[in-house]
Amino acid sequence: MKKVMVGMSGGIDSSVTAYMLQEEGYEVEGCYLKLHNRNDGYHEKNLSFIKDVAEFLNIKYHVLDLADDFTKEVYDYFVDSYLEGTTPNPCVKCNRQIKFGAMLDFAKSHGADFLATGHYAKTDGKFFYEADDKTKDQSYFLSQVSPEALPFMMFPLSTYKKEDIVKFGAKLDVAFKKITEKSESQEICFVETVYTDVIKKHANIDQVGNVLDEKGNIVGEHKGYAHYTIGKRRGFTVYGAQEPHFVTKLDPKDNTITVGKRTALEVNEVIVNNLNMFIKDKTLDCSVKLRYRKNSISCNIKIENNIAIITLNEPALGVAAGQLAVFYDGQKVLGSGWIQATK
Ligand SMILES: Nc1ncnc2c1ncn2[C@@H]1O[C@H](COP(=O)(O)OP(=O)(O)OP(=O)(O)O)[C@@H](O)[C@H]1O
Repeated sequence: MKKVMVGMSGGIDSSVTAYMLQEEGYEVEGCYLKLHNRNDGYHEKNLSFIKDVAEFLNIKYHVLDLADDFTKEVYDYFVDSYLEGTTPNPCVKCNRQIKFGAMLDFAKSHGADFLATGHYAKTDGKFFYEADDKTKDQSYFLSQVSPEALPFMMFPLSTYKKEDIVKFGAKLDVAFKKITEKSESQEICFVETVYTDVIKKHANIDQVGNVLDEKGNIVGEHKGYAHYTIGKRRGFTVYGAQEPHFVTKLDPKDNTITVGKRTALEVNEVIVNNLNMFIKDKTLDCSVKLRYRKNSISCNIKIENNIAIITLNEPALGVAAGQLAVFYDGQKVLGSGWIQATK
Protein backbone atom coordinates (compact mmCIF):
# COMPACT_ATOMS: atom_id res chain seq x y z
CA MET A 1 0.00 0.00 0.00
CA LYS A 2 1.39 3.43 -0.95
CA LYS A 3 1.82 5.91 1.87
CA VAL A 4 0.87 9.60 1.65
CA MET A 5 1.80 12.31 4.12
CA VAL A 6 -0.88 15.01 4.13
CA GLY A 7 0.05 18.53 5.17
CA MET A 8 -2.76 19.24 7.62
CA SER A 9 -3.46 22.82 8.68
CA GLY A 10 -6.67 22.22 10.63
CA GLY A 11 -8.60 23.72 7.69
CA ILE A 12 -11.30 22.05 5.62
CA ASP A 13 -9.25 21.63 2.44
CA SER A 14 -6.49 19.54 3.95
CA SER A 15 -8.95 17.60 6.13
CA VAL A 16 -11.01 16.56 3.10
CA THR A 17 -7.75 15.82 1.24
CA ALA A 18 -6.80 13.29 3.93
CA TYR A 19 -10.28 11.71 3.77
CA MET A 20 -10.23 11.42 -0.03
CA LEU A 21 -6.82 9.77 -0.17
CA GLN A 22 -7.81 7.25 2.47
CA GLU A 23 -10.95 6.46 0.46
CA GLU A 24 -8.72 5.92 -2.58
CA GLY A 25 -6.83 3.26 -0.65
CA TYR A 26 -3.67 5.08 0.45
CA GLU A 27 -2.14 4.74 3.87
CA VAL A 28 -2.47 8.30 5.19
CA GLU A 29 -0.54 10.16 7.87
CA GLY A 30 -0.91 13.83 8.74
CA CYS A 31 1.71 16.49 9.39
CA TYR A 32 1.05 19.85 11.05
CA LEU A 33 3.72 22.54 10.71
CA LYS A 34 4.26 25.04 13.50
CA LEU A 35 5.45 27.98 11.45
CA HIS A 36 5.49 30.72 14.04
CA ASN A 37 5.82 31.08 17.79
CA ARG A 38 2.34 32.43 18.37
CA ASN A 39 1.16 32.19 21.98
CA ASP A 40 -2.47 33.10 21.41
CA GLY A 41 -3.81 29.55 21.22
CA TYR A 42 -3.51 29.53 17.41
CA HIS A 43 -1.64 26.21 17.19
CA GLU A 44 -3.68 24.56 19.95
CA LYS A 45 -6.90 25.43 18.10
CA ASN A 46 -5.63 24.07 14.78
CA LEU A 47 -4.33 20.94 16.47
CA SER A 48 -7.65 20.28 18.20
CA PHE A 49 -9.36 20.20 14.76
CA ILE A 50 -6.62 17.93 13.41
CA LYS A 51 -6.93 15.59 16.40
CA ASP A 52 -10.67 15.13 15.79
CA VAL A 53 -10.20 14.52 12.05
CA ALA A 54 -7.33 12.10 12.72
CA GLU A 55 -9.50 10.22 15.22
CA PHE A 56 -12.35 9.96 12.71
CA LEU A 57 -9.97 8.67 10.03
CA ASN A 58 -7.99 6.62 12.53
CA ILE A 59 -4.68 8.00 11.25
CA LYS A 60 -1.44 9.07 12.90
CA TYR A 61 -0.30 12.71 12.71
CA HIS A 62 2.98 14.47 13.38
CA VAL A 63 3.67 17.97 14.63
CA LEU A 64 6.76 19.49 13.05
CA ASP A 65 8.23 22.66 14.53
CA LEU A 66 9.69 24.67 11.64
CA ALA A 67 9.39 28.08 13.29
CA ASP A 68 13.12 28.83 13.02
CA ASP A 69 13.29 27.91 9.33
CA PHE A 70 10.11 29.87 8.66
CA THR A 71 11.45 32.97 10.41
CA LYS A 72 14.65 32.84 8.40
CA GLU A 73 13.23 31.91 4.99
CA VAL A 74 9.84 33.63 5.00
CA TYR A 75 9.20 36.09 7.83
CA ASP A 76 12.51 38.00 7.75
CA TYR A 77 12.36 38.15 3.95
CA PHE A 78 8.83 39.58 4.22
CA VAL A 79 9.85 42.35 6.64
CA ASP A 80 13.11 43.14 4.80
CA SER A 81 11.32 43.37 1.43
CA TYR A 82 8.92 46.06 2.61
CA LEU A 83 11.74 47.98 4.27
CA GLU A 84 13.68 47.79 0.98
CA GLY A 85 10.67 49.20 -0.88
CA THR A 86 9.69 45.98 -2.67
CA THR A 87 6.49 43.92 -2.44
CA PRO A 88 7.14 40.38 -1.15
CA ASN A 89 5.23 37.16 -1.71
CA PRO A 90 5.76 35.07 1.43
CA CYS A 91 3.50 32.16 0.39
CA VAL A 92 5.68 31.53 -2.66
CA LYS A 93 8.81 31.33 -0.48
CA CYS A 94 7.01 29.11 2.03
CA ASN A 95 5.88 26.67 -0.66
CA ARG A 96 9.40 26.27 -2.00
CA GLN A 97 11.41 26.21 1.22
CA ILE A 98 9.01 24.99 3.87
CA LYS A 99 6.01 23.01 2.59
CA PHE A 100 7.68 21.39 -0.43
CA GLY A 101 11.18 21.71 1.02
CA ALA A 102 11.41 20.82 4.71
CA MET A 103 7.98 19.12 4.96
CA LEU A 104 8.70 17.01 1.87
CA ASP A 105 12.03 15.91 3.37
CA PHE A 106 10.19 14.99 6.56
CA ALA A 107 7.58 13.01 4.59
CA LYS A 108 10.25 11.08 2.70
CA SER A 109 12.18 10.34 5.90
CA HIS A 110 8.98 8.83 7.32
CA GLY A 111 8.61 6.47 4.38
CA ALA A 112 5.93 8.42 2.51
CA ASP A 113 5.72 7.91 -1.26
CA PHE A 114 3.87 11.22 -1.69
CA LEU A 115 3.15 14.51 0.02
CA ALA A 116 -0.40 15.81 -0.47
CA THR A 117 -1.88 19.20 0.36
CA GLY A 118 -5.22 20.93 -0.10
CA HIS A 119 -3.81 23.37 -2.66
CA TYR A 120 -5.99 24.11 -5.67
CA ALA A 121 -3.64 23.25 -8.54
CA LYS A 122 -2.74 20.24 -10.67
CA THR A 123 0.47 18.38 -11.28
CA ASP A 124 1.46 15.45 -13.49
CA GLY A 125 4.83 15.10 -11.76
CA LYS A 126 6.59 17.29 -14.35
CA PHE A 127 4.53 20.47 -14.49
CA PHE A 128 1.99 22.43 -12.51
CA TYR A 129 -1.33 23.36 -14.11
CA GLU A 130 -4.13 25.67 -13.05
CA ALA A 131 -6.91 24.10 -10.98
CA ASP A 132 -10.38 23.74 -12.47
CA ASP A 133 -11.75 26.24 -9.91
CA LYS A 134 -10.10 29.35 -11.38
CA THR A 135 -11.25 31.54 -8.48
CA LYS A 136 -9.13 29.39 -6.13
CA ASP A 137 -6.25 28.46 -8.43
CA GLN A 138 -2.92 28.49 -6.55
CA SER A 139 -0.55 27.50 -9.38
CA TYR A 140 0.94 31.03 -9.22
CA PHE A 141 2.08 30.40 -5.61
CA LEU A 142 3.55 26.98 -6.42
CA SER A 143 5.58 28.00 -9.43
CA GLN A 144 8.87 28.41 -7.53
CA VAL A 145 8.77 24.87 -6.12
CA SER A 146 11.79 22.85 -7.24
CA PRO A 147 11.06 20.62 -10.28
CA GLU A 148 12.57 17.74 -8.28
CA ALA A 149 9.72 17.93 -5.76
CA LEU A 150 6.93 17.53 -8.31
CA PRO A 151 6.94 13.73 -8.69
CA PHE A 152 6.13 13.48 -4.96
CA MET A 153 3.26 15.97 -4.91
CA MET A 154 -0.49 15.31 -4.94
CA PHE A 155 -3.36 17.80 -4.98
CA PRO A 156 -6.58 15.77 -4.76
CA LEU A 157 -8.79 18.90 -4.74
CA SER A 158 -7.62 20.10 -8.16
CA THR A 159 -10.85 19.24 -9.99
CA TYR A 160 -13.27 20.46 -7.32
CA LYS A 161 -14.81 23.78 -6.46
CA LYS A 162 -13.94 25.08 -2.99
CA GLU A 163 -17.63 25.54 -2.15
CA ASP A 164 -18.30 21.85 -2.95
CA ILE A 165 -15.45 20.76 -0.68
CA VAL A 166 -16.97 22.82 2.15
CA LYS A 167 -20.45 21.33 1.54
CA PHE A 168 -19.01 17.83 1.32
CA GLY A 169 -17.03 18.29 4.54
CA ALA A 170 -20.03 19.64 6.43
CA LYS A 171 -21.95 16.43 5.72
CA LEU A 172 -19.11 14.01 6.37
CA ASP A 173 -18.78 14.07 10.15
CA VAL A 174 -18.99 16.49 13.05
CA ALA A 175 -15.15 16.73 13.13
CA PHE A 176 -15.29 18.23 9.62
CA LYS A 177 -18.50 20.20 10.18
CA LYS A 178 -16.89 22.09 13.08
CA ILE A 179 -14.06 23.14 10.76
CA THR A 180 -16.48 24.49 8.16
CA GLU A 181 -18.08 26.64 10.86
CA LYS A 182 -14.88 28.40 11.95
CA SER A 183 -13.89 31.67 10.32
CA GLU A 184 -11.75 31.55 7.14
CA SER A 185 -8.02 31.70 7.73
CA GLN A 186 -6.10 34.90 6.95
CA GLU A 187 -4.52 35.35 3.54
CA ILE A 188 -1.00 35.41 5.01
CA CYS A 189 -0.88 33.09 8.02
CA PHE A 190 1.31 35.33 10.22
CA VAL A 191 -0.54 38.59 9.42
CA GLU A 192 -3.37 38.84 11.92
CA THR A 193 -4.71 42.23 10.79
CA VAL A 194 -2.76 44.28 8.24
CA TYR A 195 0.79 43.72 7.02
CA THR A 196 1.99 47.09 8.32
CA ASP A 197 1.37 45.91 11.92
CA VAL A 198 3.99 43.21 11.32
CA ILE A 199 6.52 45.67 9.86
CA LYS A 200 5.89 48.10 12.74
CA LYS A 201 7.27 45.53 15.19
CA HIS A 202 10.66 45.93 13.49
CA ALA A 203 10.90 49.53 12.31
CA ASN A 204 9.27 52.88 12.72
CA ILE A 205 7.51 53.14 9.39
CA ASP A 206 5.22 56.03 10.38
CA GLN A 207 7.52 58.78 9.17
CA VAL A 208 5.94 61.44 7.02
CA GLY A 209 7.72 61.95 3.71
CA ASN A 210 7.48 63.78 0.41
CA VAL A 211 5.41 62.71 -2.58
CA LEU A 212 7.28 63.46 -5.83
CA ASP A 213 6.10 63.78 -9.40
CA GLU A 214 7.89 62.07 -12.29
CA LYS A 215 10.31 65.03 -12.55
CA GLY A 216 11.23 64.90 -8.86
CA ASN A 217 9.19 67.95 -7.76
CA ILE A 218 7.58 67.75 -4.32
CA VAL A 219 3.84 67.59 -4.91
CA GLY A 220 2.44 66.17 -1.67
CA GLU A 221 2.90 64.20 1.52
CA HIS A 222 2.71 60.52 2.54
CA LYS A 223 2.76 58.67 5.86
CA GLY A 224 5.91 56.53 5.34
CA TYR A 225 7.02 54.65 2.22
CA ALA A 226 6.47 51.16 3.65
CA HIS A 227 2.71 51.80 3.70
CA TYR A 228 2.60 51.75 -0.12
CA THR A 229 3.02 49.37 -3.01
CA ILE A 230 3.29 50.13 -6.73
CA GLY A 231 -0.12 50.98 -8.18
CA LYS A 232 -1.66 52.16 -4.90
CA ARG A 233 -3.80 55.28 -5.27
CA ARG A 234 -4.90 56.15 -1.74
CA GLY A 235 -3.40 57.12 1.59
CA PHE A 236 -1.26 60.07 0.38
CA THR A 237 -1.99 63.65 -0.63
CA VAL A 238 -1.20 65.37 -3.91
CA TYR A 239 -1.76 69.11 -3.54
CA GLY A 240 -4.51 70.38 -5.85
CA ALA A 241 -4.87 67.05 -7.71
CA GLN A 242 -7.93 66.78 -9.98
CA GLU A 243 -7.30 63.23 -11.19
CA PRO A 244 -6.29 60.06 -9.32
CA HIS A 245 -2.56 59.55 -8.83
CA PHE A 246 -0.85 56.17 -8.51
CA VAL A 247 2.38 55.16 -6.81
CA THR A 248 5.01 54.40 -9.46
CA LYS A 249 8.15 54.21 -7.31
CA LEU A 250 9.20 53.82 -3.67
CA ASP A 251 12.52 55.14 -2.42
CA PRO A 252 13.50 53.99 1.08
CA LYS A 253 16.76 56.01 1.03
CA ASP A 254 15.02 59.36 1.30
CA ASN A 255 11.55 58.10 2.28
CA THR A 256 9.90 59.44 -0.88
CA ILE A 257 7.24 57.98 -3.09
CA THR A 258 6.80 58.96 -6.72
CA VAL A 259 3.32 59.21 -8.19
CA GLY A 260 1.89 59.69 -11.66
CA LYS A 261 -1.27 59.41 -13.69
CA ARG A 262 -2.58 55.99 -14.72
CA THR A 263 -0.47 55.92 -17.90
CA ALA A 264 2.68 56.34 -15.81
CA LEU A 265 2.05 52.85 -14.43
CA GLU A 266 2.35 51.26 -17.86
CA VAL A 267 5.20 48.83 -18.27
CA ASN A 268 6.33 47.10 -21.50
CA GLU A 269 9.36 45.18 -20.32
CA VAL A 270 9.99 43.24 -17.12
CA ILE A 271 13.29 41.82 -15.89
CA VAL A 272 13.14 38.87 -13.55
CA ASN A 273 15.80 36.88 -11.69
CA ASN A 274 16.11 33.66 -9.67
CA LEU A 275 14.27 31.69 -12.29
CA ASN A 276 12.67 28.33 -11.58
CA MET A 277 11.96 26.70 -14.93
CA PHE A 278 10.16 23.49 -15.84
CA ILE A 279 11.35 23.66 -19.47
CA LYS A 280 14.79 24.13 -20.99
CA ASP A 281 13.96 26.65 -23.75
CA LYS A 282 15.85 29.93 -23.63
CA THR A 283 13.44 31.89 -25.82
CA LEU A 284 9.71 31.44 -25.64
CA ASP A 285 6.41 32.97 -26.64
CA CYS A 286 3.91 32.45 -23.86
CA SER A 287 1.84 34.44 -21.38
CA VAL A 288 2.88 35.92 -18.05
CA LYS A 289 1.07 36.71 -14.83
CA LEU A 290 2.78 39.59 -13.06
CA ARG A 291 0.68 39.50 -9.91
CA TYR A 292 -1.77 37.01 -8.42
CA ARG A 293 -5.34 37.86 -9.52
CA LYS A 294 -4.11 39.82 -12.56
CA ASN A 295 -4.90 38.59 -16.04
CA SER A 296 -2.04 37.04 -17.92
CA ILE A 297 -0.48 38.97 -20.81
CA SER A 298 1.07 37.44 -23.92
CA CYS A 299 4.81 38.03 -24.18
CA ASN A 300 8.18 36.99 -25.50
CA ILE A 301 10.85 35.82 -23.06
CA LYS A 302 14.61 35.65 -23.49
CA ILE A 303 16.65 33.88 -20.82
CA GLU A 304 20.34 34.33 -20.15
CA ASN A 305 22.34 33.64 -16.96
CA ASN A 306 19.27 32.90 -14.84
CA ILE A 307 17.73 36.25 -15.79
CA ALA A 308 14.73 36.63 -18.08
CA ILE A 309 13.81 39.66 -20.12
CA ILE A 310 10.07 39.69 -20.74
CA THR A 311 8.78 41.80 -23.60
CA LEU A 312 5.04 42.30 -23.17
CA ASN A 313 2.71 42.36 -26.18
CA GLU A 314 0.53 44.91 -24.37
CA PRO A 315 1.40 47.18 -21.46
CA ALA A 316 0.87 45.95 -17.90
CA LEU A 317 -0.15 48.23 -15.03
CA GLY A 318 1.08 48.24 -11.44
CA VAL A 319 4.01 45.86 -11.77
CA ALA A 320 5.91 45.75 -8.46
CA ALA A 321 9.50 44.68 -7.87
CA GLY A 322 9.52 41.72 -5.50
CA GLN A 323 6.41 40.07 -6.93
CA LEU A 324 6.57 36.92 -9.01
CA ALA A 325 6.28 36.70 -12.80
CA VAL A 326 4.77 33.31 -13.68
CA PHE A 327 4.99 32.01 -17.25
CA TYR A 328 2.05 30.03 -18.61
CA ASP A 329 1.30 28.08 -21.77
CA GLY A 330 -2.48 27.99 -21.42
CA GLN A 331 -3.03 26.29 -18.06
CA LYS A 332 0.47 24.87 -17.85
CA VAL A 333 3.11 26.62 -15.72
CA LEU A 334 6.40 26.86 -17.64
CA GLY A 335 8.38 28.57 -14.89
CA SER A 336 8.68 31.77 -12.89
CA GLY A 337 11.07 34.41 -11.63
CA TRP A 338 11.19 37.35 -9.24
CA ILE A 339 10.52 40.80 -10.67
CA GLN A 340 13.63 42.90 -10.36
CA ALA A 341 13.01 45.88 -12.64
CA THR A 342 10.56 47.24 -15.19
CA LYS A 343 10.72 49.54 -18.21
N1 LIG B 1 0.53 24.72 9.14
C1 LIG B 1 0.41 23.80 8.17
N2 LIG B 1 0.85 22.55 8.37
C2 LIG B 1 0.76 21.60 7.40
N3 LIG B 1 0.23 21.82 6.20
C3 LIG B 1 -0.23 23.07 5.94
C4 LIG B 1 -0.17 24.12 6.91
N4 LIG B 1 -0.71 25.25 6.36
C5 LIG B 1 -1.09 24.89 5.12
N5 LIG B 1 -0.81 23.60 4.85
C6 LIG B 1 -1.09 22.82 3.62
O1 LIG B 1 -1.06 23.70 2.50
C7 LIG B 1 -2.34 23.75 1.87
C8 LIG B 1 -2.63 25.12 1.34
O2 LIG B 1 -2.59 26.03 2.39
P1 LIG B 1 -3.44 27.39 2.33
O3 LIG B 1 -3.20 28.09 3.62
O4 LIG B 1 -3.15 28.04 1.06
O5 LIG B 1 -4.88 26.80 2.13
P2 LIG B 1 -6.28 26.72 2.79
O6 LIG B 1 -7.25 26.80 1.67
O7 LIG B 1 -6.45 27.64 3.94
O8 LIG B 1 -6.25 25.17 3.25
P3 LIG B 1 -6.92 24.52 4.50
O9 LIG B 1 -8.41 24.67 4.31
O10 LIG B 1 -6.47 23.09 4.44
O11 LIG B 1 -6.37 25.28 5.68
C9 LIG B 1 -3.32 23.28 2.96
O12 LIG B 1 -4.50 22.73 2.40
C10 LIG B 1 -2.49 22.24 3.68
O13 LIG B 1 -2.49 21.00 2.99
